[in-house]
Amino acid sequence: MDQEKIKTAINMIIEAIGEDPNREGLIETPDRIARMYNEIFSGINETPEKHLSKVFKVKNDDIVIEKDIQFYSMCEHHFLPFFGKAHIAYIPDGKVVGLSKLARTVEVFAKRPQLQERLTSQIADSLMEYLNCKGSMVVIEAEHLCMSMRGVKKWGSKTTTLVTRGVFKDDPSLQQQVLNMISM
Ligand SMILES: Nc1nc2c(ncn2[C@@H]2O[C@H](COP(=O)(O)OP(=O)(O)OP(=O)(O)O)[C@@H](O)[C@H]2O)c(=O)[nH]1
Ligand SMILES: [Zn+2]
Repeated sequence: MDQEKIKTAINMIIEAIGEDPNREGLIETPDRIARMYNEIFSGINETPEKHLSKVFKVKNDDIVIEKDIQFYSMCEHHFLPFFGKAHIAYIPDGKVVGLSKLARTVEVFAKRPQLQERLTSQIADSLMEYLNCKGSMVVIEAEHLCMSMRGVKKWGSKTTTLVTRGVFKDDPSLQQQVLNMISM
C-alpha cells in the first residue's frame, strides 16, 4: 500500500473541506489515516488459502457451524464502515479446518472495500474451493453506517445476506437446520 500517496490525498481532503491541515489536531491525521488504511484494508492482496490449507482429517461428515463471528468492513460506495456478525456452516468431506481459520477467512474478505453480498459469497466460495467441503452456507447480519449516519439516516436497520453452495443449495431443510442453530 502506498502510504505516502494516502497521506497526500488526506491532506488534500482536509484542505478541500475548508480545514487547516497544519493545525495541531490535524497535523498528524494524514499519517494516522495512512496507518489505519494499512490495517483496515489489509485483506486486499490476501487470499484465505494459507488459512484453509491446514486441515485435520475426520471420518464424519456432520455439519460444523461457527456463529457470531464479529467483523468490521468498509462499504465500497462511501468508505464508511459496515459491521456485524458472520455465521458460517459447512459440511466437511473428510477434512475440517481449525475454527479460528473460519474467522481468519472472514477477516481476509472483510478488510477490503466491500459489498455485503460479495463478502458473503466470497466466504462461501472459498470454503468450497480450498476445503473441498460438500457444502457451505454463510449468513451475515450487518449495520451500514452509510444507511444510518448519512443519506437516508435509518439508524438501526440491519441487512441480512445468505449464500448457499454445494449440498446446501437445494436442501431447504438443511438450510433451516442451520438457521435454527444460528438463532439458538
Ligand atoms: N447492495 C448493497 N448496497 C450497498 C451496500 N453498502 C452500501 N450500499 C448502497 O449503495 C447505494 C449507493 O447508491 P448511490 O445512489 O450510488 O449513492 P448515494 O447517492 O450516496 O445513495 P444514498 O445512500 O441513497 O444517498 C446506496 O443505496 C447504499 O445503501 C452493500 O453492501 N450492498
Ligand atoms: Zn455505503
